[in-house]
Amino acid sequence: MEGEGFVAASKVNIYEGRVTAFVICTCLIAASGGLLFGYDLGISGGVTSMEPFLNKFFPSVLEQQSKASQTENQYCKFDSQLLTLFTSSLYLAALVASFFASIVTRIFGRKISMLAGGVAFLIGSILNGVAMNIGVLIFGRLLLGVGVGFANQSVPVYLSEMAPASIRGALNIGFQMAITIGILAAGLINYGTAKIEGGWGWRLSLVLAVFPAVVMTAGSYLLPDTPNSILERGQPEKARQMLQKVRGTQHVDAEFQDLLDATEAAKKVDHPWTNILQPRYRPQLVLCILIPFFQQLTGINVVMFYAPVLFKTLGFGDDASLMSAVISGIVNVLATMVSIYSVDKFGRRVLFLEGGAQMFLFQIAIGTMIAVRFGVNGDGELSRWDANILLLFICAYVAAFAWSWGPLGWLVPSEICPLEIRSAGQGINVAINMIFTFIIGQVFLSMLCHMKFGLFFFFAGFVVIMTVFVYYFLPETKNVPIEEINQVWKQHWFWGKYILDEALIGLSRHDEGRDT
Ligand SMILES: OC[C@H]1O[C@](O)(CO)[C@@H](O)[C@@H]1O
Repeated sequence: MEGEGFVAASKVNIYEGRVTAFVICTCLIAASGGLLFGYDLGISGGVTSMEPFLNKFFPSVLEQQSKASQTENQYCKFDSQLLTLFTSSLYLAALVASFFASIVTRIFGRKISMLAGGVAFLIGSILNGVAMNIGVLIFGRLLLGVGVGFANQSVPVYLSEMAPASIRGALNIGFQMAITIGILAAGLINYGTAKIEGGWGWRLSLVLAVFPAVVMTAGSYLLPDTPNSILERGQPEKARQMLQKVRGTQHVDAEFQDLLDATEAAKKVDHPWTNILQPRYRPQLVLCILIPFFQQLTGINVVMFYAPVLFKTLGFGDDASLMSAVISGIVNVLATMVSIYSVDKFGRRVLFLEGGAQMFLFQIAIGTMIAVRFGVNGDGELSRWDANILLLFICAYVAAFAWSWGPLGWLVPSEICPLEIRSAGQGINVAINMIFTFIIGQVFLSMLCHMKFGLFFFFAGFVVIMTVFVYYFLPETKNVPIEEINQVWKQHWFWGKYILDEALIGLSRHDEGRDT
C-alpha cells in the first residue's frame, strides 16, 4: 500500500491570474484575527502565575502553593480547578459562539463575522483590565471567548477563499502565524509587567489585548468580502468584479464558473448542519472533527498555557520561567514561517508526517527526563544544565508542532469542504478545537498532579495515532482550487466511494480542455 493518502492533482484546473498586492493586503489584515486568539493563549498562563493577581482573585490558590512548597510535591503545586476555570472559560464561550458565527458567516458574509469578533474582543479586554471582582473578570473573559469564536470561524474561511490555489496554504497560515505572534507578544508583555512595582502589572497585561482587538475591528471594517460569499448572497456581478480585482485579471471565466457551480450546488442545501451529516459529506465531517481533536491532543497547550507554571513546577525561578516561555514562543513563530515557506511546495502531508515523528521523539525525551529527575513522588530538582536541555527538548517539540498540526489544523478543514458545508465544517472545527482546548486547559494541572511524567507519554501515544491516521486517510490538497477539491476526495482509496459524480466541479470543463 504505497502512498495511500496521495492522489494526483493533475485533473484540476489552473486558473489565470496573478498574486496581487490586493490579495496579500486583504489576507494580512484578515490574518490579524489570529492575534486575538494568540494574545489570549499567551497571556493567561503568565498572569495566573503572578502573585498579586492570585492574591486578588484566587487567594486560596496562593495558600495552596505555599503549602505545596513545604510538602515538596512539585507535580501538584498548582492544581486548582478554580484557577483553571479562569483560563478555560474563554474556550467554552468560544465554542458556543462558533456555532452562531457559522450562521452569521454564511448568511451575512465573512466580513461581518470578523467585525463582530473584533468588537466582542475589544469590550472583553477592557472589562478584564478594569475588573474589580471575579464576576467582571470572568464576564470579560467570556466576551473574549465570543470574539475568538467568531474570528476563528470566519478568518480561515476568508483566507482560503481569497487566496489563489497556488499560495492558499501560505496565505492561510498567516492566521496561525498571527496566533503565534500574539502568543509571543503576550509572553514578552508578561515578562515586563510581572516586574511592575505595586502589583498591578497583570492589569496592563490583560488590557493590552485592546490592540489586537482594534486591528481586527478596524481591519475587517475596511476589508471587502470574498467573491464566494458575495455570490452565495446573490450578487453575481459584484462577485465577478471582486474576483477580477483579487486575481488582477479580467480573465476569470473558469474560476467564476466554478464559483457559480459551487453556489448552485450550495443553493440546493437549506440546512448546512443537517446536510453535513449526509453520507456524501462523510470524509469532510470526519476530518473536521478529527483534525482539531488531534491538534489539541498533541498536548501543545500544556506548554502554551502553562509554560511559566510548568517551568516553575520544575523548579525554574520566576524570571527564568517567564523567559523560557518567551524562548519557546520565539521558536513557535520561526517554525510557523517554515510552514509558510514549504506548505505549497512540499504539501500538507509531508509536514504532518515529519512533524508527528519529531513531536513523538521529543515528548518521549521530555517525559523520560522528568521521570528520571522527579520520579513518581515529585520531589527532586533540575540542575541548570538539566533545565537547559529540557528547554531545548520543549523547543524541538514546539517547532515540530508549529510547522505541522498548528497551521494545518486551520488550513486543512477550511479547504476540504465544498461551499455548501464550508461554514458548517469550519464551525465544527472551531467547536471541537475549543472543547479540547477547554478540557486540556481545565484538567492539565490535575493530570500533571496524578499522571506525573506519564502525561507526556500519554500525549506521545496520541501523536502516533494521528500520524498513522494522516498517512492513510488525508489526501494531499496542495495547489488544488478550493471549489474543485471534491476531485481529490473522489480519487482517494478510501473516501472516493462517498463522493457523488455530480459533485465534481470543474471536471467537465477540464475534459473539454477549456481552462480559461
Ligand atoms: O501555537 C500554539 C497554538 O496553536 C493552537 O493550536 C491553535 O492553532 C493553539 O491551541 C495553541 O495554543
